[in-house]
Amino acid sequence: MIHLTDITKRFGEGPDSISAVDNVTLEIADGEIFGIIGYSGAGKSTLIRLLNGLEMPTSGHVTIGGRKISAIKGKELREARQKVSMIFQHFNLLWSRTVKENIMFPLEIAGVRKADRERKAAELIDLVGLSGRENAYPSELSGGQKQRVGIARALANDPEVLLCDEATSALDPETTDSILNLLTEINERLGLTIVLITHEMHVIRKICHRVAVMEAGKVVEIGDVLKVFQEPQESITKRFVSQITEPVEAKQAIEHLKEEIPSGTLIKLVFVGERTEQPVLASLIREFTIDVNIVQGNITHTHGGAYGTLILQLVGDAEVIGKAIQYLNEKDVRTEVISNV
Ligand SMILES: Nc1ncnc2c1ncn2[C@@H]1O[C@H](COP(=O)(O)OP(=O)(O)OP(=O)(O)O)[C@@H](O)[C@H]1O
Repeated sequence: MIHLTDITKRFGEGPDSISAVDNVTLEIADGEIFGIIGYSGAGKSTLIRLLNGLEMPTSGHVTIGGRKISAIKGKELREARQKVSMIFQHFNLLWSRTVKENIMFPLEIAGVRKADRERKAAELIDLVGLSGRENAYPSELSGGQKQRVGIARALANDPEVLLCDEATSALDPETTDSILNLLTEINERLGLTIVLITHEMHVIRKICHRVAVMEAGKVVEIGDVLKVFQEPQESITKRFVSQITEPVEAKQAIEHLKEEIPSGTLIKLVFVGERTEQPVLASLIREFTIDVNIVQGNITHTHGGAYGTLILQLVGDAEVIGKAIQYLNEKDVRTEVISNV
């Protein structure tokens, strides 16, 4: 439904110009939750603004639902934009209007009759879980509630695509999860395509079907979320994945172990699907005369399934350790040697 073909967006002229988006081609399917992750300056905001026609590409084209967003203007562009809504990190609500009035605002602009505006707003208030708060002002709401108003307002014109620009970055972890659950529910109930940009892998893990990793204006990696978590290819992707699979405490534990027991081999095991439940570790200890220290264990649930990681320190004869690693590989557990002393 969304096609980006050879999109480049340059700001400025001559040698000082910046390619904020550099030759990006990608497709996003109908009903998909598609995440774009990257560090600050990677080009995510520019890319998302190209999807709703707020920016026009320097070259290439953007097609949404058969309409070439990058080639239309005026009334046609305004109509196309109504099918692509957006929510923002800082909510962008009208502070002098109540919850209900904020939600009705885009309908007012679209010239919808008052009775229909009221009916639609009531439906949306119910959908986003704000019943009882319709007459509150934004200043009387929590961050999560404000974003619920933002979502309801974005849905007022029955869009086909919802763009989320760091929509949970200003929220605490618990509220983030409740908003991500709401977005998943909306995607499933309304079949809405959702494109989100974020710098947090947690957001990608929790709700996205596929992810694109951006660096310096380019998409450097793209794939199903579970696959990208299991086998990240690029070093930037590995860094993002480790935000979740190797928390800071694990890195500290590894450093501590290296100092305390400077011999041995540190390995990371990756288990997928049913293998997360097999007693591989027990049989490893039974079969081989080595000491096994557990440094960190973690099971990550993604939209496409679960996978587990386990970091172990193996201490003993180098040859036996080699055989133990081979044994794990034969059991279909992916192993990666982190350090070998
Ligand atoms: N209107 C503009 N004029 C000039 N340069 C711009 C403009 N918008 C973005 N840029 C530049 O394009 C590059 C990509 O910016 P962009 O905001 O798209 O990245 P981002 O990944 O969204 O980062 P952030 O999360 O910090 O917004 C940056 O170098 C930025 O300075």
